[in-house]
Amino acid sequence: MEQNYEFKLDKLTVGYEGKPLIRDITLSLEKGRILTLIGPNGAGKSTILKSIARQLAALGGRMYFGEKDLAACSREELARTMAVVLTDRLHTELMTCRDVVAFGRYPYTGRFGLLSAEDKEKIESAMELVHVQELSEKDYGRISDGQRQRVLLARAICQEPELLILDEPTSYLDIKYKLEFLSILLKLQKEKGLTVIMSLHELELVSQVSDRILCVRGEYADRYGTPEEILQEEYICGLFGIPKELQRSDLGKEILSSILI
Ligand SMILES: Nc1ncnc2c1ncn2[C@@H]1O[C@H](COP(=O)(O)OP(=O)(O)OP(=O)(O)O)[C@@H](O)[C@H]1O
Repeated sequence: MEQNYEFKLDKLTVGYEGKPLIRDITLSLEKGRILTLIGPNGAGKSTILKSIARQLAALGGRMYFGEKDLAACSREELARTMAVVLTDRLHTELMTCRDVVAFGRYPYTGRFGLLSAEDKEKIESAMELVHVQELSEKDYGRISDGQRQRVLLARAICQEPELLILDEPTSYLDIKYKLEFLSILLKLQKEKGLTVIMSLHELELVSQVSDRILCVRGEYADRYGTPEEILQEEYICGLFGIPKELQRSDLGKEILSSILI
C-alpha cells in the first residue's frame, strides 16, 4: 500500500554563517500537494529552499519526508527522494544539454555512471515532455536563460523524484512555456503523486497551482494557508508593502484583481 507521505518542517531555522534569517518554520504538507513560497525580494525564499535541499546547512530544527529525516539521509537517498532546481548556475564545461538532463539519472546508474537503455529512454521522454529535444546537442553554456530553465526541468523530471524543489522556475519562461510548465507540474502531481515546493514571483499563477502557500516576511514565516486564506487584498498589500495610493490606482486595482481570490 502506498504511504501517505507528509513533508514536515519542525522549527526549521535557516540563515548564513550561523546567523538566523528565518526562524522556527513549522508546517506539514500532504503527499502530492504543491506548496508555494511567496514574499518580497530578499525575504528568504531561496534560503529556505536551499536549506530544504541541503545545499545550505540548517541552523536548527528538523525536516521530514514521510519517515525520512532529511538531514540524516545519505546523498544517494536524498537524490532518489528529491530533485532540485535552484537559480545558481551549474558548473558545466562543454556539456551538451542532453548530458545535463542525463545527470538526473545518476542516482540510478551505479558507481560507473553507465546509462542503461531504460535510463536513455527516460532522458529522451523527459526532454520530449518539456520540448527541449532540439537543444539536445547544444552546448548548455550557450543557450538562453529560458531554455536553461527548461533543460533543468527535464533533468529534474527524469530523476523521478517524490519531492521536487524549484526556485522561481518560471522567471525566464515566455507565456507559452509558463503555461506548459504549470500544466506539466499539475500532470505529475495527479499522475505520480509528486509533491512540489517552489517559490514564485508571478502571483497571478500562484492561485492556479498552489494547494498551500507559505508567506515569508521578516524573521518568521508570516503565514501558512490555502490560496483562499492568503490571497486577500489587505494581507497581500501588507506582505509586499504596496502603498495605499498604488493599491487604489486603476492600474493597481487591475493587477491586484488578477492575483486575489
Ligand atoms: N550566500 C549568502 N550569504 C549571506 N547572505 C545571503 C547569501 N545569499 C543570500 N543572502 C541574504 O539572505 C537574504 C535572503 O535572500 P534570499 O535569496 O533567500 O531571498 P529571496 O526571498 O529568495 O529573494 P528574491 O525574491 O529576491 O529572489 C537576503 O538579505 C540576502 O542578501
